[in-house]
Amino acid sequence: MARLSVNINKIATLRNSRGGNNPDVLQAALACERFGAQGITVHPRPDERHIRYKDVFDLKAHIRTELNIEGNSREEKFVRLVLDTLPAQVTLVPDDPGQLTSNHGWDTIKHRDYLRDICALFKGEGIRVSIFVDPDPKMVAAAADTGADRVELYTEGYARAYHGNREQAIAPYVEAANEALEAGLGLNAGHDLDLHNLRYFNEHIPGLLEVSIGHALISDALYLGLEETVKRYLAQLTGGG
Ligand SMILES: CC(=O)[C@@H](O)[C@H](O)COP(=O)(O)O
Ligand SMILES: NCC(=O)COP(=O)(O)O
Repeated sequence: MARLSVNINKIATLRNSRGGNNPDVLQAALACERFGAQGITVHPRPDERHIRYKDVFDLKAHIRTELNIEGNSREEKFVRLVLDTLPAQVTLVPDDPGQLTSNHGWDTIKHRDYLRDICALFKGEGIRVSIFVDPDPKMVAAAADTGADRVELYTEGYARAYHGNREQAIAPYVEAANEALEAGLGLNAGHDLDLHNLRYFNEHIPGLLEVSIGHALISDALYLGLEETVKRYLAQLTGGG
């Protein structure tokens, strides 16, 4: 069964808008865990516009489920943060510093040597490494050659196309997932997954281990409350609800 890792970036966005500690990022993470989430994801960005580096230390010290830190390992500060906090998983995302949000996966062919080195560094510290990739079998196959444990499929394309033609939207992801399974890579997915498109994705992607969901989930919680929201997302993954 695919596990739900709640991305709490948007809790930090709200907190930072007023300069105090409301809402409290750590308390929100602990609440997600109480409501059944199996992991917490953060994606600290160099300008700390949402998750701050200090948040990551607090989270690592107190949460009981897996911490997944996403970000650009070309930033020295990010590498230091990961090595200092030792999360269960690091997800390598090739973002530029000023990017609004993630919008592409790694070119694992072009950057194979770099990715090999950085995977070895993190894996040497016992951290599971996942590489964020577009749903392209060639990128998945080359990711297997870097020593990574998993790939995370970038799902914005699926989410955008879902309402028009979901069979067509899911097709490249099924192909990429099969390639990952063949190559012996674990499979994660994320970006713009929501209560409409998650169940279908989960039901059609072979071997899906984890989804990380933030923007839609935290937005839904404004209407439904965090407990009900986490439960509804979990139900999409278990066939319930
Ligand atoms: C890698 C990925 O798809 C997510 O981490 C997403 O980029 C969230 O980051 P923001 O919350 O900064 O948009
Ligand atoms: N890795 C994807 C993630 O953590 C959350 O992305 P989104 O749900 O905020 O688009």
